[in-house]
Amino acid sequence: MSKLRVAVIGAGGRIGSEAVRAVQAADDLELVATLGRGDRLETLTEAGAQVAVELTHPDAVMDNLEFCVRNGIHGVVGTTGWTDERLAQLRTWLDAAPGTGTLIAPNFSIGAVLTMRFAQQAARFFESVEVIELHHPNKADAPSGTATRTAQLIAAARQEAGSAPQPDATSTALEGARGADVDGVRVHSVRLRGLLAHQEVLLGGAGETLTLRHDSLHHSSFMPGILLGVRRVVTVPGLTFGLEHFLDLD
Ligand SMILES: NC(=O)C1=CN([C@@H]2O[C@H](COP(=O)(O)OP(=O)(O)OC[C@H]3O[C@@H](n4cnc5c(N)ncnc54)[C@H](OP(=O)(O)O)[C@@H]3O)[C@@H](O)[C@H]2O)C=CC1
Ligand SMILES: O=C(O)C1=N[C@H](C(=O)O)C[C@H](O)C1
Repeated sequence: MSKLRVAVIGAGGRIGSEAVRAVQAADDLELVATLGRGDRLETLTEAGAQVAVELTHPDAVMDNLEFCVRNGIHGVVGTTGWTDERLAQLRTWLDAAPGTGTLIAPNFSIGAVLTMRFAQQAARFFESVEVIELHHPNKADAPSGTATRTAQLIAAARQEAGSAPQPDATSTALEGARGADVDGVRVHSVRLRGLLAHQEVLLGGAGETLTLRHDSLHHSSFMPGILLGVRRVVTVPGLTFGLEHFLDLD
């Protein structure tokens, strides 16, 4: 059987360099191109890439994906910074490229995907819920894509359950003291040397709390999810948001 031809964009970065090694080590995949900042995107078509793994920067991802989708190259995207507007734009490109698939995964690690799922399940049983994400200080953005997605899922679960607004009597505070408000869920971002990627979801009810914590201790934690995405995205046209759609979680 012929190997799937894979390119990595952002190949010199923290996660990109790990993805290069993971693709090279996979028997069913062939690494046909590695791109860094300033490299020509035409390299992807010249190399015959079928799937591009996109791990760059929120400022770069849209141009890279436009090129990929217009050229029928499937995308596996870990880069953050997704807004409704960006997703709508990507969908219009995909609508014009039937058969082409793009997976955007706010987090490729199984533990983080499960944390999101557990938080979603628990949210309606508690009065209060807040998210703390903790990352290395070279991270491009805040809050993390994972924390934003987690908060959105929590908010949707609470809305579906008819939960009351969260109790919070705070009337005056230094700006920022209560974190960011993502759909009514507070998200706090810590940037600390020594950390990689971590998240806590704190849930509180009368007389009890529940804390869900996930730690990515090495970029290897993201590799099984990236490889799964590469193998599956070629069979799923259109936009898939979240690795959970490629996992049998139920
Ligand atoms: N979904 C997930 O599971 C994960 C997602 N991420 C996300 O992935 C992204 C990258 O993270 P990280 O590896 O830590 O960041 P890095 O800064 O270490 O790596 C990004 C790489 O992309 C390169 N780059 C920037 N612009 C372009 C471009 N236009 N074309 C090609 N390459 C480009 C950079 O080059 P240069 O050094 O010259 O700027 C750099 O080598 C972030 O958005 C991060 O949040 C990270 C980990 C897990
Ligand atoms: O920049 C990182 O490192 C990470 N980015 C992703 C995010 O913003 O959620 C995934 C993970 O947290 C690592």
